Amino acid sequence: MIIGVPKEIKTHENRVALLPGGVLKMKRNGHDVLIEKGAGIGSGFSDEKYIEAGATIIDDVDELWEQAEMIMKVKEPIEVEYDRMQEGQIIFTYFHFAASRELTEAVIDSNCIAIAYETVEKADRSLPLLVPMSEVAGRMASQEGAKYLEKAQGGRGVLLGGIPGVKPANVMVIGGGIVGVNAAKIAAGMGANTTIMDIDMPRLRYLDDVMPSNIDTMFSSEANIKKLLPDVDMVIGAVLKPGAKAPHLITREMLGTMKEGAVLVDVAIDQGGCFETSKPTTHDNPIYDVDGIVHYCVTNMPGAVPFTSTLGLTNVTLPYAVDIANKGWQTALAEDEELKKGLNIVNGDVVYKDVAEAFDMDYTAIDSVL
Ligand SMILES: NC(=O)C1=CN([C@@H]2O[C@H](COP(=O)(O)OP(=O)(O)OC[C@H]3O[C@@H](n4cnc5c(N)ncnc54)[C@H](O)[C@@H]3O)[C@@H](O)[C@H]2O)C=CC1
Ligand SMILES: CC(=O)C(=O)O
Ligand SMILES: [Mg+2]
Repeated sequence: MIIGVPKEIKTHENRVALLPGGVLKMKRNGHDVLIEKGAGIGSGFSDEKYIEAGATIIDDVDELWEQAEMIMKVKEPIEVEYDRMQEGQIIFTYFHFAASRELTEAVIDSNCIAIAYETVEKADRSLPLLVPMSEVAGRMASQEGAKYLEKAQGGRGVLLGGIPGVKPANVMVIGGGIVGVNAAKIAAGMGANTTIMDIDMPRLRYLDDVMPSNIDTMFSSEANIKKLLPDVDMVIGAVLKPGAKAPHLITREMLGTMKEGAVLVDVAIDQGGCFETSKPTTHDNPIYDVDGIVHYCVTNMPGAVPFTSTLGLTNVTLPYAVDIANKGWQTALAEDEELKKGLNIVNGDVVYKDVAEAFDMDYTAIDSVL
């Protein structure tokens, strides 16, 4: 199979979907790899390293998309990439369809085979291709939130950990999955009083057992969120129902009960965001203000730390990509229930229920396309 790896073009997205080591692995399995010139530079991998591993460097991105039978990317295709997607071409990347009707329609129209990292799912319901990036984004969420709490950055001017004689900040983390736990660990590590909220009681019991003593758990309900909001300095949105649009757990009206200059970090923005007032932002211009509340809603947070994120991502994506390349997508998916859950759209049919539901589109059962 011919595998193509374009350079990421979303704002400040410096990750790359395949390492030189991944190229070597693909070559050993009999595949050819095309890398767009400079695709790995932002993560510390030169074109020469890819050439040494056996890749062909392609200068013209359109040529790369035309030749490749499987495109490996990091972020969802953005508008200039829509016309590059080809009928019958496998595209293996994060898509986050429920956040964008425009992207969903473009992928449907292209008749490509869209396998989404974020919905590959193990039998225990964990999301192996999302986990490492959620670890990064969770840890970054508290770091970024702490920064934007500084007065000069637009925040209230509160130090997360307080000091002797002065109370620490209060942090609310909604969603106790991978992002939530990592965000809470860093916030609590910096000394903040941290509350993790979730609707999954067994999860809350587990977190209550293993988390440090300055982290409390609380059941996530509208009433409980409203109760805590007037006292919090920072809220991290970290909920997920795989593939689906995120629910709005904090409304615009509720912002009025919060302290001026408090910070909302909506990590779930890639699935549409879990606060009513969230809209996607970029690393260039990460925050905006609504009713005196600072909003941070960057859709590709891990892109800011590519030296960590690219390694974390490619560690987990490569085995699945090799499997797809070796067997072809239909056999690879038919033989692997985990990977099968990654298929979202194929030949114009939406085969992931929550994506179809997000846009009131027709849903096609996945087994009818395998
Ligand atoms: N902005 C960015 O750069 C990045 C965003 N993300 C996104 O962060 C979000 C969270 O991802 P993960 O932590 O990996 O998911 P996860 O599946 O590990 O955790 C989600 C948690 O949300 C909980 N939940 C669902 N509905 C809830 C509600 N109403 N109230 C409270 N909790 C609720 C679930 O029970 C689960 O524990 C996803 O949308 C993911 O795509 C992940 C990485 C990077
Ligand atoms: C998961 C995701 O959206 C990211 O890594 O950018
Ligand atoms: Mg994202």
